[in-house]
Amino acid sequence: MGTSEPSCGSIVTMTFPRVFAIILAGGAATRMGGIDKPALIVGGRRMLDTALAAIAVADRTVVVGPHRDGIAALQVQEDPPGSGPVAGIAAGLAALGTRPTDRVLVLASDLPWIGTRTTEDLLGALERTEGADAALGIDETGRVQYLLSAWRAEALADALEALDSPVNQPMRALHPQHPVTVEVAGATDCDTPEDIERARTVGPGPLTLDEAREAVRTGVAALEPREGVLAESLGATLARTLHSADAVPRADVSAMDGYAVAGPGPWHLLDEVRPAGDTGTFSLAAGEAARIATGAHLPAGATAVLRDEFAVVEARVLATLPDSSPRDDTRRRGEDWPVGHPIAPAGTAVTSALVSAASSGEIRIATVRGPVRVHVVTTGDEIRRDGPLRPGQTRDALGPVLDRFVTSTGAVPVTNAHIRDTADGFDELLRGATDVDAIVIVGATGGGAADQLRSALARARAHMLVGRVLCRPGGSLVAAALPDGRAVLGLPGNPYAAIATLLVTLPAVVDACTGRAPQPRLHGRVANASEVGTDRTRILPVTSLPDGRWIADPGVRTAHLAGLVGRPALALIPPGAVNDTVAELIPLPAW
Ligand SMILES: Nc1nc2c(c(=O)[nH]1)N[C@H]1C(S)=C(S)[C@@H](COP(=O)(O)OP(=O)(O)OC[C@H]3O[C@@H](n4cnc5c(N)ncnc54)[C@H](O)[C@@H]3O)O[C@H]1N2
Ligand code: MOO
Repeated sequence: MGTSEPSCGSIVTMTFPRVFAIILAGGAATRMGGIDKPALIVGGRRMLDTALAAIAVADRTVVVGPHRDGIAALQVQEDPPGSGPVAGIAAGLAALGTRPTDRVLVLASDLPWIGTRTTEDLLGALERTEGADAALGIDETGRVQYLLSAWRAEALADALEALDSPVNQPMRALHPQHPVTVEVAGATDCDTPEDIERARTVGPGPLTLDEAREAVRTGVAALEPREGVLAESLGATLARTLHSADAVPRADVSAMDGYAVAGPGPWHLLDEVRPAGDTGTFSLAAGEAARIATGAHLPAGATAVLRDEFAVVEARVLATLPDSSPRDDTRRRGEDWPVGHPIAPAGTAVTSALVSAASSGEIRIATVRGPVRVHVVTTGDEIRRDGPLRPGQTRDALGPVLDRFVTSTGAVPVTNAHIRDTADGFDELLRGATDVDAIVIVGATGGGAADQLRSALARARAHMLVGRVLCRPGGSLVAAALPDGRAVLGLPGNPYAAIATLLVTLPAVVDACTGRAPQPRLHGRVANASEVGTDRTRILPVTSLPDGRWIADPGVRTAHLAGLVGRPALALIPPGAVNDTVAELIPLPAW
C-alpha cells in the first residue's frame, strides 16, 4: 500500500490512499475478572504489542484505552471511559483526523496471532472488491470479527453518524453499507481465560513458511557464547568477528617453482637450493640467484622470483627467456591479510572452509555459540525399527536416516530414541534430554487421540511459536520453546512431510540458537509451477532440465521417501505460482 501524496505541479495525478489504524485496548475485561487483557502475554508478547506490530503499514495509529506508558502511538480514551467499542472507534477516528479517501484499520488487542499479513489481507480485499466500503475479517468458523476490519474512512464516519450515539453500542450496530468479508489469518480472539489458555497451547497459525521460520528465529533464545576449538565446533557460529593472528603469507614466499634473484639479471646461479619449509642461512648478493620451490621463504637479499617458464640457464648463468614478459612471482608478507585482518564476521557458520581459513591466519580457538545438540525422536506405537513386522506395525522409515538430515542443516544429532504414544512418555521426553539444545520429534503433531505432543508441550508450559503452517505437506508442524530455552520441533509423522519440514525449519532453529546469519537462499525457475501449485505453499522434489529450469514432481507420496531418491533438491512452490516462477530451492544432502 503506497502512501505518497501527489507533489505540487507534478504530472503524476494518481494518489494512493493513506492508511490509519485504530487499536481498541480497553482495560478491565469483564469476562476475565477485570484484568488488563491487552497486557496479557501470549506467544511471548503482550497482545497489544501484537496488534501494534500488525499495523506496521499505517501512517498514523491511535490506541484507544486507558493511558499506558511506553507506547509510541497516539493514545485517547472513549467518552465516557468503558462505554464500549463503538465509542472507542468514534474517539479514535476523531483523534486521527482522516480524510474521506483514507483507509482505516480497526483492530482489537485480544487477537494474539494476527500479523502484517492479516492487515494486508484486509486492505487487499477492500481495494480489490468493486464497491466495497469495508472488509470484515472472518475466522475459520465463519464468525465475523468486526474488530478486525479495514474501512474506507468515509464509510466508517457515515456508519458512526447513522447511530444516535456511539455510547454502549454493540459492535454489530456499526455496519458498513457494502461490506466484503474475508477469511484472514489469526482471526481467533480471546474472550475468556480458557481462550487465552487454548491460544497459548495451540500456538500461532496457520503461518506461511516464511512466518514460521521468522517465529522460530525470534522465539528461540541464543545459546551462551563459549571458547571453542574451531575444528571441533563444526555447526557452531562465530559470536565475534574472527581476526587473523598472523599475516598471510607470514613471510615473503615464492608463488612458483623457479629462482630467487637479487637485483637485475643476468644472475650468477648459486649451488644452494631453497626448498619449501627451509629457512637456511644463505643469502643473495646483487647479481646472484638460487633455485627456489613454490611456498619457500625467500632467502635474505632476494628481490624477486623468476618462474621456470621465463628462465634460461647456461653455464650457471641465469637469464630471462628472450621475448618473454616475466613478472615477479613473490607473494609478499601480509599481501592477503595483514595481522588482525577480519577473516569472518560474527554470525558466520563454522564450516570446514572457515576452519581452514582460520588456520591460515593462525587461529585455532574462537568465541562461538553452538553447535546445536539435538535429541532426535521417532514416535508411534505402530512404528518398529528392528525385527520382523507383526500385524499392524509399520517399518520405521526415518530412524536410520534422520541423523543425516539433521546434520545437513548444521545441527548435531547427539542422541536418538523412539517413544511410545503415551502422555507419560512425552512428559518424560520433555523433562529429560536436558543436555541438548533442541528436541526434534517425528509424529504426534496432529490432534488425534494418540497424538501427544501438543498436550505435553502445554503441560511443560512451553512457549508455542508455530502451531500450524500453510504448506503441503507438513501443515501440522509445531515449534516451541521450553521454559529452560530448549527448542522443540514437532515434525508431521508422514516421512516425506517430516523431512520436507525439517529441511525448511531446522535451519531456523540453528540460526536462532547460534546467532547464525540466515543462509542466503537458493532459487530456481520451476517450469511447471502453475500445474503443481495450490492455495498454499507446496514442498516438492525437483529435477533440473537441460535449459537450467527445474521441474517439480506433483505426484510425490508422503508415506515414504521414495520421492527424494535421485532428486537434488526440494522446491517451495508459492500459492498461485505461474509456470517459470522463481521458487526457493532446498538442496538435499548428497548422501
Ligand atoms: N483428521 C486428520 N487427520 C490427519 C490429517 C488431517 O489434516 N486431519 N493430516 C494427516 C497428515 S497429512 C499428516 S502428515 C499426519 C500428521 O500427524 P502426526 O504428526 O500426528 O503423525 P502420526 O499420526 O504420528 O503419523 C502419521 C503417519 O506417519 C507414519 N509414521 C510416523 N513415523 C514414522 C516413521 N518413523 N517411519 C514410517 N512411518 C512413520 C505413521 O505410521 C502414520 O501413518 O496426520 C494425518 N492425519
Ligand atoms: O501434510 Mo502431511 O504433513 O502431508 O504428510
